[in-house]
Amino acid sequence: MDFVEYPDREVLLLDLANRIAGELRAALDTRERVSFCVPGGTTPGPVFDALSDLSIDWDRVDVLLNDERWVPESSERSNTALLKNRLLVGKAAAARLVPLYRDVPTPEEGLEALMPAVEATLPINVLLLGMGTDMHTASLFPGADQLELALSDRAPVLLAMRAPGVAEPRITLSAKALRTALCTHVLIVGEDKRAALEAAAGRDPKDAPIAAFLPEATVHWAA
Ligand SMILES: O=C(O)[C@H](O)[C@@H](O)[C@H](O)[C@H](O)COP(=O)(O)O
Repeated sequence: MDFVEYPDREVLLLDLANRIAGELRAALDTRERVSFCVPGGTTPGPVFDALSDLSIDWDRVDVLLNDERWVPESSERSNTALLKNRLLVGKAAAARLVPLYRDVPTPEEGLEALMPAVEATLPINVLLLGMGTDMHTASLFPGADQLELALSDRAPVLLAMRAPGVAEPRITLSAKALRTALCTHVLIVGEDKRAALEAAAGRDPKDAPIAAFLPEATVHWAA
């Protein structure tokens, strides 16, 4: 694991946005389309704002979420709405969004229709992950109903996921799909997340799911 500590969040977001832009541009030099897989939640918005202003051949970039809460875009908890409002604007409006949500009652009913387009984005060129203080990433929560399958070699690309204390059903890329990434970054801020990250390193991913990604990841942190 590579751990990068920044003097403040502003420096972090600008530096990380530039680094990701460099990786996307380098990938675009050698292939027609590239994929960029991103977290939802509250932390990545400022990185999305910075990235959306950078010059990249966005019309050749497929953007997809790590995971989605099974709520319509009108919900303030929709990660898709976050992407549309914060990343897929400005220069990045030209990127193609690969959806992780359909207007059907459950993720199980939406999975199959969503799967082929997600599969077509693999291997992921650039992966950005978030993390909760419970050490979950994407919707790979400790104690989640399908965590074992999602962490296994026989995992499908997408799974429905339910976990104790998690408000709504989720859909998530499996660890196997996420681990196809050629570049992996983890974005965390605050002392509590740093402590959780340090506690997760080297642990069994069943207890600390972020641990499945740390050996190949660069972690970006500011207080
Ligand atoms: O839909 C989600 O919730 C995310 O994709 C999730 O994995 C997120 O990255 C972490 O929960 C951290 O969330 P915060 O940035 O809000 O702390």
